[in-house]
Amino acid sequence: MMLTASDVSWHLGGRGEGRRIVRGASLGVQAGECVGLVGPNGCGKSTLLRMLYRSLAPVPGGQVRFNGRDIWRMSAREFAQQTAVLAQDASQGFDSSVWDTVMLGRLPHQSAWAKDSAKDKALVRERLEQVGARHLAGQRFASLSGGEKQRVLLARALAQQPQLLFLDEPTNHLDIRYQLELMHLLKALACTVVVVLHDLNIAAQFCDRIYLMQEGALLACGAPEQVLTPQRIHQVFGVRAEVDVHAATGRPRIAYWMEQHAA
Ligand SMILES: Nc1ncnc2c1ncn2[C@@H]1O[C@H](COP(=O)(O)OP(=O)(O)OP(=O)(O)O)[C@@H](O)[C@H]1O
Repeated sequence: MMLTASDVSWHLGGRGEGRRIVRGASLGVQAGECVGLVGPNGCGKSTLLRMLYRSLAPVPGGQVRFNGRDIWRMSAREFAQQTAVLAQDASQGFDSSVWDTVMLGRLPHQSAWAKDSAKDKALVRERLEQVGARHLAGQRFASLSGGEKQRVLLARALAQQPQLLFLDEPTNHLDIRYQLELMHLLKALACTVVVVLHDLNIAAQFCDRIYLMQEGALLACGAPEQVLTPQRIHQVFGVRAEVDVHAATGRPRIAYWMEQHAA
């Protein structure tokens, strides 16, 4: 396993009676997999993901290991040389050009005061190209649309050359074409992916395995067709669902509706 989480929790208010946001979650991610994390609003997906990418320490306990090592025994730099993050609403606070924003992805690999190398520049160009944002290189990041920002931040994460990429709702702000392009790009990368997704059809089409979360706990794990059943979707999201196999993709296709709107 490349990444494992063992019994990780995050209780608001610490060790006492605080609210239990994530409750004893255990999971594993193998090299090369695209693993999805799905569940209703507020169930704890982002909090769990933050514990996986070393932004939040488990409280009161639990352990996350990357390639066998406790992530909190690695330095932030060492962790960032091997993993990258596209966080939810990460687009605040950059007042630089698109080029410089993407170049930030090279930081963990550069020594202090070193100038950007030819390799750094080539990588930034290539990553901007990959996400369809090469033409934006000279613009201020702050002036971009939500979807353009999302693509540039993905280019920054890819410029880090991560073995493992964490993404929190990466298809937010993207039109349907870019949603699909981004997911195809993620699949084409020689990179392991852990991704929080709201769109169950995107998760079903692109993820090798899915973890389904409810009220802070991981309820189910498996291939999309095993996890995203009408019964589970009803149990967790409170909506009716029908699942069939999409003729073009061969992957599960889900239609949902509210009960009172049924014929
Ligand atoms: N630092 C914090 N302080 C207070 N409450 C928090 C904190 N972090 C998370 N929470 C609460 O924990 C719950 C889970 O939040 P989290 O963002 O992990 O959920 P999520 O499943 O990612 O939600 P969404 O799908 O809406 O993005 C929410 O009710 C949130 O308000």
